[in-house]
Amino acid sequence: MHDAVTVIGLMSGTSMDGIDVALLSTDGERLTDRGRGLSYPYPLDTRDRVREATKAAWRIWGAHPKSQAPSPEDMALLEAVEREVTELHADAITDFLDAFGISRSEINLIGFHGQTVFHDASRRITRQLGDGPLLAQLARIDVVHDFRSADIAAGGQGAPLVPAYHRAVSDEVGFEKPLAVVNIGGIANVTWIGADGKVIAFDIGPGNCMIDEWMQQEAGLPFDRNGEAALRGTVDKDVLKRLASHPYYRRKPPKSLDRYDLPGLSERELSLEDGAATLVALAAREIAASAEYLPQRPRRWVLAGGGAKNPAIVQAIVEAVSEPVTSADEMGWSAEHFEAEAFGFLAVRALRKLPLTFPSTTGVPRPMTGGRLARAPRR
Ligand SMILES: Nc1ncnc2c1ncn2[C@@H]1O[C@H](COP(=O)(O)OP(=O)(O)OP(=O)(O)O)[C@@H](O)[C@H]1O
Ligand SMILES: CC(=O)N[C@H]1[C@@H]2OC[C@@H](O2)[C@@H](O)[C@@H]1O[C@H](C)C(=O)O
Repeated sequence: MHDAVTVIGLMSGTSMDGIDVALLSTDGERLTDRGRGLSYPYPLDTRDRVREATKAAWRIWGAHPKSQAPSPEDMALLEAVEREVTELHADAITDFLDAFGISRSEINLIGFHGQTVFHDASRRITRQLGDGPLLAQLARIDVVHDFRSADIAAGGQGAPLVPAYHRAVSDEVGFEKPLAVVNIGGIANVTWIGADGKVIAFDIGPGNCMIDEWMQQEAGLPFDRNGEAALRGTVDKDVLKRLASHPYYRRKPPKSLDRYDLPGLSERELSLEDGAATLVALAAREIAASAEYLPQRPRRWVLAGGGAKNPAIVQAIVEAVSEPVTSADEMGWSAEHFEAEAFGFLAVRALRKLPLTFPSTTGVPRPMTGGRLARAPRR
């Protein structure tokens, strides 16, 4: 067994709402110290710029076949936002260390996911904004970054990456397997862990992203806090049927999504409440339907990610599946910082050249390691 490494994991997810920071110790297989995590919301103007960056990324990589060379303005915007996001990650680390009274020299490594601005596995393009070498320099700690490129270059989906972590954490609890862990972030993904340790994973469909978009567009709110609007609304069955008819949902895994791949509601199509209820129903229905692609129904569903804090989503999932549903928090897993922890864990695995992805998670032809190491200037 290798020595445990003390690592900080950093995640800024597809909700584009900020940075999650988590600390753990691990040898890349077992987890010895976890649970400390904090969130750092992006300032509102950063959120706007990140959104602009996703639009620029679509102009650069989204058009197919390419009609023209990328505009220098779009390239400059991506560069500027990458720097801004990286600096905010460095600030978050400093604050995190202060908050827990940890000295920088105690941290051996950082796992830096970065901010996804574009993802299209079929064309082998995935782009996360996050300058690993700059973060290593600012934080004065070695950084593993660029977790998805190796997988996608080898023909994998480049996502989801968290299943290796879900399996490691699930080994800590005595729940009977098969177990399904659903991460309800901007996009929802599922990891199924079989009794023999086999892991199957894929992106299911929308988690919170369509609901967030709807709340923003109809009410100027960042999200539907505690599912209040959705719980007051009524599901529009015809609209739900239309949204659920997108071919992605019936495509067999492995499969992965960009945040903007699936259409949501048009402006003022429904009342605020009915729209929120209908999008919650869509997310829950597809999460429940993910069992169709699993070799055996799970005995339990564990919900993580921000969507696990939305009672409307949780209630709709409970109604849609016949097995018990537990939140990651109830298991002491911290739903909020789960993904940040995962990227700390994956960074240590990358350093040890252990596989991050597998044929049954991303469809990569063989288990693959990944990530790139950026060394800090020597102290
Ligand atoms: N109290 C709450 N009530 C309702 N929704 C909530 C609540 N707290 C968080 N959320 C939802 O969770 C979202 C953030 O989730 P999370 O941080 O897991 O996403 P992410 O990490 O950006 O996503 P991804 O896993 O796709 O990368 C918010 O945008 C919001 O929609
Ligand atoms: C390209 C990209 O950033 N994908 C994210 C996104 O957000 C959720 C879902 O889609 C997931 O597959 C992935 O992130 C998680 C952390 C993952 O790779 O496991």
